[in-house]
Amino acid sequence: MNASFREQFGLSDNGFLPSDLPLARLPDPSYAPWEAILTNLPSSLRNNTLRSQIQRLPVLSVDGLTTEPEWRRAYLILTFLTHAYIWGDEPVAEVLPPCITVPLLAVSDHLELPPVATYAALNLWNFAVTGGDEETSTNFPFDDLNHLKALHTFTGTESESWFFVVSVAMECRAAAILPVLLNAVEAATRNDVPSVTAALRRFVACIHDLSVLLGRMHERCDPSVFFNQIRPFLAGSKNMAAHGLPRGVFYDLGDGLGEWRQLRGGSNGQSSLLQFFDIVLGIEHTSDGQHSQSGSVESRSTARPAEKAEIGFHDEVRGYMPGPHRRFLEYVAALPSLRAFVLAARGKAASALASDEQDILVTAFSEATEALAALRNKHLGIVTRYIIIPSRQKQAAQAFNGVKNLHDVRDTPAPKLRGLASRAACKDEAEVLKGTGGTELLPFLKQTRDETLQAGVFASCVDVKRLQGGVIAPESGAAS
Ligand code: HEM
Repeated sequence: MNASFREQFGLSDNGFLPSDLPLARLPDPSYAPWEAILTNLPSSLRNNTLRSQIQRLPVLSVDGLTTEPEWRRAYLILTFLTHAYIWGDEPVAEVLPPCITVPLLAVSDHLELPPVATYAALNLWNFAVTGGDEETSTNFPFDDLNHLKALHTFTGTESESWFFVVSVAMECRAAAILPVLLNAVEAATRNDVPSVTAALRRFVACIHDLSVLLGRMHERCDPSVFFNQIRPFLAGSKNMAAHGLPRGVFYDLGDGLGEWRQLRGGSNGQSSLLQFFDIVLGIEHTSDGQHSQSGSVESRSTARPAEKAEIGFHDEVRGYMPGPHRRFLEYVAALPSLRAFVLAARGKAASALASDEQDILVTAFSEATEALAALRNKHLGIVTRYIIIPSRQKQAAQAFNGVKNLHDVRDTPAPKLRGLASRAACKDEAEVLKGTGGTELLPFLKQTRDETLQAGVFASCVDVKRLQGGVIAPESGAAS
């Protein structure tokens, strides 16, 4: 990847992360009022003064933003203020005031992002490195989790900072595999089987590294804090009727102008990284995240077009990625996938032109999909621990004690519950747990995992269910 290619697609030596640390403050002093509110966000939310502070803000122009890091910083500030304003008090706010809406729409347009807190705002552009040497400007790399912290959080908790920066470390750790995989696609066009095989093996090693980082989520992110305090602030305005936003949020531009919008909330599902892996390998996902689908390839392939989801979750969330990253995925999607190459090689093997090289390639590809499916399975275990189990505990507590005694079942001091966490778990919520992005969680994530595994299954006699039992050990309650 040369410099102009990277620049064209908003990539860096750190992959989808910026090359340098994100700005911790906008240099133009006219933005001091925004910075001041963001600096004190957790305490203002705790003492319920946030909304009134925001209502007193002037409508600031975006003319003072000059560099890309400044536009990103402005986006981070305004989307944090947006979610804090909407979910930070009861009742939830259906109308976003012009002092946020006007600059936010301009900044979002510039970055080609929706006017809502996305993975870019919460993770990609929201971290700092601790413990570096200021004199020599030497910093720890962005994949050193022990030296990362989030620039901003809603709650001021270590759990929230850790939740954000685990993804930062994963993005950075995966950066080196991006050019390896792109070179493999190119090698495939030259029919260079050993190079493609070697790249797939490096990919497997990379996925194992990512899996170790993902497994560190438990070290400093408390599931109860995540579920009850952090997650409510990440919620969007789509499918949120039960939480006080039947029409979404009105983005008020003043002078009687404005628009109702329904947008997904912030989610790691908006990361370009796993989508990049899927596309290069040739793994396709079809769930829109709203229907419980069987996940069986047979049932999908026999479905009539009218029964298929109009737009899948993975396609939809590309609209929640920065414009250059979205275009990068489109660029890669237009290249032939490694799966197509492996299928062709397998065809040759079947027609008696078999070579050890081709067999080894097929095995390497299957191992790559197994590794990625195992990572997704580990993620399923995390979702179970951080969303499903706390949700069931909430329901059990409500059934037993009534809502007023809810806090008694937790070790942590009772914080104020908001939005997603504040309402009694209704029957629908119990049956169909939704993610912050509005997905029906477990069926969607299991289908995504199974599609990953299925892409590497070539022999018709191999049963995916059997593979799930062998290759993928269900993790901490993530049912297969
Ligand atoms: C406490 C930690 C985490 C929780 C509770 C969690 C929760 C979720 C939920 C609820 C979804 C469903 C989609 C949605 O509603 O938007 C999802 C999807 C997803 N998450 Fe996470 N997540 C966590 C950590 C991570 C991390 C660290 C990554 C790595 C970058 C990640 C990557 C993904 C991806 C790629 C998807 C889309 C589904 C797929 O392609 O497999 N998640 N996550």
